[in-house]
Amino acid sequence: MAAKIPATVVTGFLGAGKTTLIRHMLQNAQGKRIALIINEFGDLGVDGDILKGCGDETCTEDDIMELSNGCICCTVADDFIPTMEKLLERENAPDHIVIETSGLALPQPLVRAFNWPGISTKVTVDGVVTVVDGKAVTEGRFAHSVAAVDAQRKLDDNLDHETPLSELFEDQIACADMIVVNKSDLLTADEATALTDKLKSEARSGVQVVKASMGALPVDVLLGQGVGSEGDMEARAEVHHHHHDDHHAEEGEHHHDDHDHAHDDDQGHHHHHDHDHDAFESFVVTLGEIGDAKAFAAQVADVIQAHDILRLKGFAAVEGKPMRLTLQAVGPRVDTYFDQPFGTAPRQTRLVVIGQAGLDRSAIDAALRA
Ligand SMILES: Nc1nc2c(ncn2[C@@H]2O[C@H](COP(=O)(O)OP(=O)(O)OP(=O)(O)O)[C@@H](O)[C@H]2O)c(=O)[nH]1
Repeated sequence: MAAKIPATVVTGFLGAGKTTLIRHMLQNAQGKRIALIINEFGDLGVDGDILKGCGDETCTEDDIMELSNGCICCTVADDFIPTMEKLLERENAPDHIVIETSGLALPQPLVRAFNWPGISTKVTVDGVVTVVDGKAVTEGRFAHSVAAVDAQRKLDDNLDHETPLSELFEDQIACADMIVVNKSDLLTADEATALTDKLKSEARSGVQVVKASMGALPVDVLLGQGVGSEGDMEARAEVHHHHHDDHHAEEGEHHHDDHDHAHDDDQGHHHHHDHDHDAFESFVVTLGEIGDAKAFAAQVADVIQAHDILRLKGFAAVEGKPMRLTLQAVGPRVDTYFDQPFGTAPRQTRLVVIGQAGLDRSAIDAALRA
C-alpha cells in the first residue's frame, strides 16, 4: 500500500495570519507539491485569490480547492469529504495537503473526518497548526477584529454552532499540535515570551509553541510533523459547546473599540519585517560513531526538551552497524530507522538542529556529544 499523504490543518481566527503563513509556505516549498483546500466565506474570502496569485510553480491553480458552502466543520460530509475524495482520485497525487479552515471552524470535527472510510487509508493528519494573533490575544481579545468575526458568523447560513469566541479559542488550542504566535513583530520580547509561556501551559504536553512574524516559519518546521492527529481525538477534547440559542453576550461590548482600530495593522508603522529571517536558526552538529541507537535517541529527546529545539534530523553512524540510522525528531518525539548502507560515505553522525533564534549552540553540541 502506498504511504498515506500527510495533511496539515491550519486553523486560527479571522485575521490571525493563516493565509499569510500559507503563502510564505508555498513560496518556500522547496519543490514539494502542495495541494490546498481552503474554506472560504462569501465576499469576505479572498484567500484563494491571494494564494493563486502567489506565482509559485509548486502550487498551480489546479492545486487549490475552495470550499465555499460555509463552515468546514459543519459541512464535513457534504463538502469536505467529497473534495478530499476528488483530490485523492487525481493521477499525480500531491506530496502534502494543506487545509485552511475558516476562523470559526472547530478543528476537532474536521480532524475526526480523517477517520472516515475511504479517507483514512489514504491520508493522515500530519499536524494541526493553530495560528494565534499574538497582538490581539495579548490585549485580551482573540481576534484582531471581533466585529469582523461576528460578521463572518452572520454570513454563514450553514454554521450550526454559535460558540463564544473564548470557547472556540480553547478548542483551537486544545486541538493544536503546533501553536504559532503570529504578529510577534507587534509585541515586545517580554509580551511574546509571556504569551508563549501561557499557551504552552494551556496546550497538551509536547505541543510546540513558536513565535512568528508574517507567518514566516521554515517549511521544515511547519510540515512533516508526522503526528497522525486523527488517531488521538480523546486527547483533543472540545470544551462544552452551547448551540443555537446561545446569545454570547460577553462579546458584544468590544465591538465599538474594534471598529475604530480595525485598520491599524495595515498602516505598517510598527512592523519590523526585516527581522523575520532572524526568527529561526539551524545549525549542524557532526559527531563520530555513536554506541547504541536506542540510548542515543533517548539522549536526543532529552536535549530537545532541555533546549526547546523544534526539529532535529539527520543520520547517525552506529558502532557495528553497516546501515545509516536516520533520525527524525519533532518536539519530544524521536523516530529512528536504519535506511541505507553507508557505502563509501564517511561513517559520521550529522544532525541538523532547528529552533527559534537564540539556541545555545555550544551547550546543545556538548549535550549531544556527552
Ligand atoms: N503586523 C503583522 N501583520 C500580519 C502578520 N501576519 C499577518 N498580518 C496581517 O494581518 C492581516 C490578516 O492576515 P491573513 O493572513 O489574511 O489572516 P487570515 O488568518 O488568513 O484571515 P482570514 O483568511 O480572513 O480568516 C493581513 O493584513 C496581514 O498582512 C504579522 O505577523 N504581523
